[in-house]
Amino acid sequence: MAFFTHHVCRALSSSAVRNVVIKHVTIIGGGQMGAGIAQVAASTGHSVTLVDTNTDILKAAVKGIEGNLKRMVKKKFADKPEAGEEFIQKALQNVSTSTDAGSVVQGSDLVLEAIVENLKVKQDLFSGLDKLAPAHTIFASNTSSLSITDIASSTNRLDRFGGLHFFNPVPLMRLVEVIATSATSQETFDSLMNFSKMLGKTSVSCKDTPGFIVNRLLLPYIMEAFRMYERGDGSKEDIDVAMKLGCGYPMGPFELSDYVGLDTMKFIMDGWSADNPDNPIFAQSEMLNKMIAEGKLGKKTGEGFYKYK
Ligand SMILES: C[C@H](O)CC(=O)SCCNC(=O)CCNC(=O)[C@H](O)C(C)(C)COP(=O)(O)OP(=O)(O)OC[C@H]1O[C@@H](n2cnc3c(N)ncnc32)[C@H](O)[C@@H]1OP(=O)(O)O
Ligand SMILES: NC(=O)c1ccc[n+]([C@@H]2O[C@H](COP(=O)([O-])OP(=O)(O)OC[C@H]3O[C@@H](n4cnc5c(N)ncnc54)[C@H](O)[C@@H]3O)[C@@H](O)[C@H]2O)c1
Repeated sequence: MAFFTHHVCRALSSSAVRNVVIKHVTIIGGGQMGAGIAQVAASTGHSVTLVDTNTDILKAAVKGIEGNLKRMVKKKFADKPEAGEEFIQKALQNVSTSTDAGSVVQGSDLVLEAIVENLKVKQDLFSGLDKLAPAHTIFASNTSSLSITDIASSTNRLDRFGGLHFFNPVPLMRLVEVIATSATSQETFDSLMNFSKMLGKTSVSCKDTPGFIVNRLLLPYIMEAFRMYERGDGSKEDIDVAMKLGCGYPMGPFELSDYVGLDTMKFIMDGWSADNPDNPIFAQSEMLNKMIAEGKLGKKTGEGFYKYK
């Protein structure tokens, strides 16, 4: 797939269903992103089923959501602790969990996936759910870098398929990228835009090009920081301080990579370098490969460029 060659004009679908008001959401993947999206959706009155193959991850996700809500409420309801407690309980009541996506999609207006960044795994998931979900259900992917068109091609609901790209940490980051393919219907796009608004986020409309807007600009910057460090032109600490104080970024490129997850960074870069082997912007980083082989995936494993234990 060549860079920037996806179809970009959005079709007004012939098989479009009415505008779907999204109330019931299935979120697949209970990791950092899935749990964050579940938290925000539940706190804004949506009923959410969070799905993962691993029950320990689901337990940790619900515990994490409760902890984050408590942190939030302390500030937001500082002088009304009872209202704060009620808010937490309401949000938690909106969340249920499951290890079987197929059994819960029946009641969903939206199925949003936040599983591993791998095309085949995402396609397999959606192709199975396509046969089980009701006709009106919209499917969406939170992929960082894969083509929404390619993921959607595993289903027969191309008009009801789009991208909803959130940012980490979801409860705090205010942006959602809404991605329409050439087959996404206007109704589906509008429903996804409305849903993002209901979550309290600001949305931007993106074409289905690799990395959409943010990652297409962010990843080359981070990879250039890796190369600068590998050449010995700056320490990682100095590069991080320089970008924070020189540009006002909240995190430097090494801190941010640890935060995102070095495995996710590599999945993104591997896909792009395979598609564009001659483009030096997407060249492999030996350092990144070595760290991943050593299990240093960043904050989530306790060590990446920095230590977190
Ligand atoms: C690769 C992908 O496809 C795309 C991406 O996601 S790229 C990554 C995008 N994300 C970024 O660039 C993040 C950059 N970093 C930041 O914006 C900031 O460092 C940050 C928002 C993560 C943390 O901000 P900072 O002020 O340093 O942290 P901290 O003091 O710990 O937290 C601020 C408040 O948020 C709260 N908070 C932190 N994490 C939270 C979470 N996950 N949920 C809820 N609340 C949270 C804290 O409790 C704190 O609240 P308080 O002020 O009431 O005490
Ligand atoms: N980490 C980020 O900063 C970030 C930001 C935006 C988008 N994304 C994208 O979101 C997705 C998830 O990223 P993450 O950082 O949350 O990953 P993560 O590793 O924290 O979580 C992924 C979860 O998916 C689960 N999973 C894997 N296959 C599954 C399947 N078939 N069914 C159900 N559950 C399954 C895993 O058990 C894991 O809990 C990726 O596509 C990533 O590119 C990540």
